[in-house]
Amino acid sequence: MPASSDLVPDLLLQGCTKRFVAPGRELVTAVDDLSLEVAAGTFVSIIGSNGAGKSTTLAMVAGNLLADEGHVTVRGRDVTTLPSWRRIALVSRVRQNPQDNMVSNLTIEENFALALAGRRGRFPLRRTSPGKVRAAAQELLEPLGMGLENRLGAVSGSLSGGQRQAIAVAMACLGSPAVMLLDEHVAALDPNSAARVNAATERLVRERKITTLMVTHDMKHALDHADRLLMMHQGRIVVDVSGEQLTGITPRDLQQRFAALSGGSLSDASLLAESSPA
Ligand SMILES: Nc1ncnc2c1ncn2[C@@H]1O[C@H](COP(=O)(O)OP(=O)(O)OP(=O)(O)O)[C@@H](O)[C@H]1O
Repeated sequence: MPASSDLVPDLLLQGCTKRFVAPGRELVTAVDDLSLEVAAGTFVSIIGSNGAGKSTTLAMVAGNLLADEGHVTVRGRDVTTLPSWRRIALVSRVRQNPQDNMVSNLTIEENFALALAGRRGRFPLRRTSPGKVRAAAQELLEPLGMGLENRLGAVSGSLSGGQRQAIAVAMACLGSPAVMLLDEHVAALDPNSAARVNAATERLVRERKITTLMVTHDMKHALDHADRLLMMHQGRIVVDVSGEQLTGITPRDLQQRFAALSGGSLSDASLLAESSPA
């Protein structure tokens, strides 16, 4: 008999659809009847062309966008009906632009204090003791291996993009949320920094067994870190491979599938899952 924690997937999307009407444009179905079950602790990479619906999917999981149809549940709780201070304890999100993840003119320590305050429930302005802030920051920054735990007084805006994104991931791990959403979080970094931040990210989320959805346009990053890889196209998941099926798939394979997809049919893409080595 499975343990009770096995009965409820960490993340469950059921028939989620999101449509937009942009001014002067027709109705766009950004996410189209999407269903997905993710087991606890899985690292999922999501790739797909521009406009495939990746960010919209993450925004629905974060509870920032309400699905027109369908439900999103995290550890059995419907995130769309939770107040934001409860949601933040379940789902964390790191965005592409460092400025969106922290306050540039505050120090690292002050940013951690703010992030901790946001997780304190209904009374976010209640003071967290400086000792607790420093301990939490040091515990999360040390594993990054960037020496940032010794620079808590540095103004965030004076740090490199890579350092800021690594700090953003560390802050997003505060309180060990169930789900971490990484929305192209290394896209603005040079290749070396991107690889370092990705490695640090994977270390942090795996140590804490946080279920992770990472959106990326970099096929190599997608394959390097994933337990499971999803490809989205026109609001749907068209490729879903995991475990041993991922072995042997190269970035080139994905790029070829991608190209076929843009000019071809959805059934083309599904061949990837079928033809990938077992
Ligand atoms: N607020 C909005 N208003 C109108 N249309 C929107 C809005 N947000 C997203 N869309 C549209 O929904 C579709 C999916 O967008 P989304 O940002 O989810 O795609 P994406 O896969 O994340 O793309 P990218 O890789 O370019 O970030 C696109 O056609 C986009 O123009």
